[in-house]
Amino acid sequence: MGSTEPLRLAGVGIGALSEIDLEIAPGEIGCLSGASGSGKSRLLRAVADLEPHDGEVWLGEQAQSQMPGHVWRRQVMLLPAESHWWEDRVGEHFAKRPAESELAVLGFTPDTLEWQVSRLSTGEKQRLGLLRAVSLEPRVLLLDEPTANLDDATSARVEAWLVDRIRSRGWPTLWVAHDRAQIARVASHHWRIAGARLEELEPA
Ligand SMILES: Nc1ncnc2c1ncn2[C@@H]1O[C@H](COP(=O)(O)OP(=O)(O)OP(=O)(O)O)[C@@H](O)[C@H]1O
Repeated sequence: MGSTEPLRLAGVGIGALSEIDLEIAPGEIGCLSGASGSGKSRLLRAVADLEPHDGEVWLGEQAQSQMPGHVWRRQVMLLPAESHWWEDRVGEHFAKRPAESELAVLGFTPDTLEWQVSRLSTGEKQRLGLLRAVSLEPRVLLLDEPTANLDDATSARVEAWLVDRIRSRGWPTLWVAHDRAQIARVASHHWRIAGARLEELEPA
């Protein structure tokens, strides 16, 4: 299912941040940067309705405050920096078996679905967490440093796969990133946290 609606934050405030206004069009990526502890992850959690906040978040004409949190989060999918796993085997976390081609792009084989979660490395968890989030076909993606634990070659492959998926599905995406080169490659907008507000920078 594609998405044709923008994500819009209107007067959002959480922690030290206040009056955050931004809009991300369908298929566009807005990168969010800022110092450690400046509130990037908390802002994503507010957009996902995981923390109480001021202001409103809109997906098209739908207001976050008018919808139960779990219904909102099915559409507005947060991939936290550390993904959560609750079953023993990797494959048990996928409602629909991922295609072999998808697994291959991310460096896995179908055999991976039989692996125990306890053996996964940090980077493997991150790549499989991404695949799981994307497989759920949300309408918005919120990504917290999605390539942070990956080597350069894997990071480039995962980034290209993600960007392609985001554009083809039309998901408005808010992507926390530190790497300026990555921001230049993927972002339509770049916002940096400066004190209590966001400042918009040139993405490239
Ligand atoms: N539930 C909470 N209640 C109060 N303060 C919190 C809560 N969660 C996080 N904080 C604080 O809010 C600030 C912002 O945290 P956040 O995790 O959003 O930072 P960040 O910008 O994502 O940092 P990093 O780049 O290090 O991940 C931090 O000082 C953190 O300790």
